[in-house]
Amino acid sequence: MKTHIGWMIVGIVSAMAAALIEIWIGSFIQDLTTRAENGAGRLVLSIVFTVFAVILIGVPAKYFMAFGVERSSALTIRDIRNHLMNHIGKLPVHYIEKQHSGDVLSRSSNDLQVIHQFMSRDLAQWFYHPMLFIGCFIYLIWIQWQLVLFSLLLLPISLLVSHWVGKQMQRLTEEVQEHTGQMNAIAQDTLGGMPIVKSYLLSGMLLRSYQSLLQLTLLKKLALRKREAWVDPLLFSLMLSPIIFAVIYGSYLISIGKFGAGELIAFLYLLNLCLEPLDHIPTLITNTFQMTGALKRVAEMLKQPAENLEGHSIARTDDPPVVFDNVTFAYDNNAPVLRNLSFTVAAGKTVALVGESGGGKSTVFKLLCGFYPLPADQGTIRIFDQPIQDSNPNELRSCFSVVTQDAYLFSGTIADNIAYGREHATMDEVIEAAKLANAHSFIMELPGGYQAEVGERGGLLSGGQRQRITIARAFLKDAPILLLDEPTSALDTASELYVQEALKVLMKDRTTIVIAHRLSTIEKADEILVMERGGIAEAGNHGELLALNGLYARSYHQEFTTALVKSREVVFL
Ligand SMILES: Nc1ncnc2c1ncn2[C@@H]1O[C@H](COP(=O)(O)OP(=O)(O)OP(=O)(O)O)[C@@H](O)[C@H]1O
Repeated sequence: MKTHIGWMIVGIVSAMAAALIEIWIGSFIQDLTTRAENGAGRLVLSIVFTVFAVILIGVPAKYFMAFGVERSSALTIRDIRNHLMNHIGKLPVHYIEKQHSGDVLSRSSNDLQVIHQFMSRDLAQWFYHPMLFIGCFIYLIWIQWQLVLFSLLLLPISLLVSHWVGKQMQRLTEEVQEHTGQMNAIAQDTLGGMPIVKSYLLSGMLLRSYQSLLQLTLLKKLALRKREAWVDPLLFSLMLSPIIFAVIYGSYLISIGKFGAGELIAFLYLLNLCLEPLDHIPTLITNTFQMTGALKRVAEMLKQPAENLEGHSIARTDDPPVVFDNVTFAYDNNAPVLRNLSFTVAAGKTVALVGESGGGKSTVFKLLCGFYPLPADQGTIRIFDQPIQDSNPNELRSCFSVVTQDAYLFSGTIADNIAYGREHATMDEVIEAAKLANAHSFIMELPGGYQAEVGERGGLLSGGQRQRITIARAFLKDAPILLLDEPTSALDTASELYVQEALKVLMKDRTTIVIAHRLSTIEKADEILVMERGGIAEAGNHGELLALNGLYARSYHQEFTTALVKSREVVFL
């Protein structure tokens, strides 16, 4: 906020000036009515002019109070949003993986919204209302302190009732919000999981849950409105009591000659002003608590240390592209996932990682990409014979092209999605990459061609089409090492053929590590590493491993008896 403090100061000073002017008008009213009472005509006229002049100053004060504060807070929130998004982009993968994406999104949207509302709506009020209250109160005491005491007789009761009712309303409002959140979650699940909802015939069940929540919300809302309907007039009467009491006691004081009618009018004006903050300050306190909660959540995220982008660069030498040397790795303080893992991938060769689910294959990729730091005493990973510990993560990642099972596409056009492979790629390069990835012909058949939108996460394209676009992206990146996480496992046989063809071209003469489940992928590898309990149980090509008659051969023969392997589908699940 420091950068935009100027406008905030203008807003706050204007807020205080606006409060002072409103109090000051009270003194004019008193002066004016008293003089009018005493028949001082000319002076009355001059005071009328002064009142108008003061009002004319009050209008710009209120304008700058609203505009100055809004300008400062809008600029500040823009900066925080920028800073937050920038920071989220720099957070390490190991932190992001532990967060719920909904929670991160809520911090960057809802929480910032709460902070913005506080800054633009409530911050200046914190200077305006207390100033108004204290100023009016002192002035009222100065005019007639007994009248102040008498008129405020019922005020504590009004405040207690309003506090009690406010609590009840807050509870009901929270319940309504909770049910609304649950209804939204059902609607989101129904839309997001529509194919599952339809195939498992879940729509009736989901609709019933939705309807019962809807009914509950309706009842709670009606209860809320019912309470409001009788509480509002009651509170209004209670809050009016000081004015009524002031009129009663003030008239009595006038009748005994201890008070003037002009003074009473000014007193009533100031009393009304004095009561106004009492109505607003509880809401201000609630909003401030809400804001501090939101601020804490945003600050928590901003305080997360960003990834250290410093470190040595990685030169592309003739040394083996990937070496794991005695690597042991555990997530958090859990049992190690990788145990003394050692292997070497020679340049231009394809190595397949196979093994049981949860055996640590994806962990090998995460370590290679530097998503999780490998402690110095837990072995070494070398890329082109340079240790990745202490390397610049961006330099490290520029050595790899990654193609995953889920073929992640970003919202935007097909051209955009391919071009993410390399900064400043030209359209010709994008088309060339698409041709190599066997994608050009299907892209040209789409309405819009390369400018066709892919939809949320590529939802407007088939699985095979999405995968060929991610392969085109990898072609464009042209990194020396390819990391494939069984890119065809989610595809049918027809789509698989296109993707396999594209991958064949991509893998040609390129160092590749592939996490493999399909026999067709495994057979083609130069070397197969069979992972067991975080280490390598067997290594060799398909023929060698069968001849070894060990774990791989057993698994192969076991699966071979099933229909799945007969159709050359899956060997290691
Ligand atoms: N971010 C994480 N935090 C904590 N534990 C994790 C994390 N990621 C994976 N694990 C654990 O590490 C182990 C190895 O997981 P990994 O994903 O590497 O296995 P995998 O061999 O790739 O499995 P699959 O073939 O099923 O994909 C599993 O027990 C998993 O629960």
